[in-house]
Amino acid sequence: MVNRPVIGVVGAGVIGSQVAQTFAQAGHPVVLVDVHDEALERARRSISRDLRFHRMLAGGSTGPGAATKTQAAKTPAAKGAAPGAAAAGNAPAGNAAGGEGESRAAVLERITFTRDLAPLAEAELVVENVVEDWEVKRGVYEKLDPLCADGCLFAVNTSVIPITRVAAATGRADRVLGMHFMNPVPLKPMVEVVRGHHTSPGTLDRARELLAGIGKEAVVVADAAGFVSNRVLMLTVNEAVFTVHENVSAAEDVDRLFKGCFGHPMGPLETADLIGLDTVLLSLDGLYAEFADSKYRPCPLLRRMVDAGLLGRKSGQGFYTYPQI
Ligand SMILES: NC(=O)c1ccc[n+]([C@@H]2O[C@H](COP(=O)([O-])OP(=O)(O)OC[C@H]3O[C@@H](n4cnc5c(N)ncnc54)[C@H](O)[C@@H]3O)[C@@H](O)[C@H]2O)c1
Repeated sequence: MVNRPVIGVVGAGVIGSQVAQTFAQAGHPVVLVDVHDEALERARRSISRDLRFHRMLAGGSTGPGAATKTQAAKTPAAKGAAPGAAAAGNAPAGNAAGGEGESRAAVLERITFTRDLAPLAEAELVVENVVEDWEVKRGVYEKLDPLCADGCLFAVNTSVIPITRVAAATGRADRVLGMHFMNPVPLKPMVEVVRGHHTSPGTLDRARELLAGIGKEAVVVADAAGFVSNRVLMLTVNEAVFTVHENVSAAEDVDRLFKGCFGHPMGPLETADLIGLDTVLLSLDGLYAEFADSKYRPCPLLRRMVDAGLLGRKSGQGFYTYPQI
């Protein structure tokens, strides 16, 4: 197998664990860092379960063409009839390495689960996926910058925080870019790549290459809060929550309309549950603060659900109910 560069992944939550899995499946040694042991243990369980699912579907392979993301069964949380089954993904990502028939253990062994940032000194790329809170993210970059090699690229996996702001917290603004991965990462063939004010063409070229190596196409956009995807998606999700809040529709009917009428594989409320309602709320708060535009004001029902701990798939309950692993 080709020697692939070490990838650092900081934040082992919903998306960070999937990013780590995807790079490891493509043959990269991965260092996955979180501040909480429980998050690291949950990430290991979730990656292991997902790889086992791949093997079942692919007749033993965790390699190219085997990628799929386990979809936990769900039931409506409160009102109405069960929605149709969600098909979250698009085409499977074709991983460039990882090996047909490679064992689940071999992929898992490539990932170092740790609370220690020090091994990131070996990384060529660090993908940062900590909670969508600017103060928390800033603290992480202040530690990463002196620790990582000069040539190391920092990829910010954020929903709405401007990349230029993150870059300014480092001494390597030309080597900082946005890599907005889509959930579920192993399934999605595309990544929204964000060019910060100082991001160099060489950084973008290398990012494109590394993404191509894990079977992902990069679409490069300029830097603005929410970029393209979340600027549009978060408004849609928020308005969908308002229709439930105002008793215009039950959640499952909102989702059925988007699937049946527009051909979307998932409705906006299923998507919100998949992302995490806390992350959706932080994203809307971020867009509201950034643009000072009332169209981004979060629906009170969304805030109440987050206050109540109803975060979607990750907590077992959101607009729908999910069995916990
Ligand atoms: N959930 C999605 O579908 C999705 C998609 C694309 C991008 N994002 C973005 O990715 C980031 C993470 O989102 P998530 O949904 O995985 O959140 P999450 O809440 O599931 O996970 C965040 C993780 O960061 C860890 N963390 C917090 N502070 C840390 C620190 N100082 N060092 C290391 N780890 C730390 C937490 O322990 C937690 O495990 C956010 O910026 C979010 O906007 C999320």
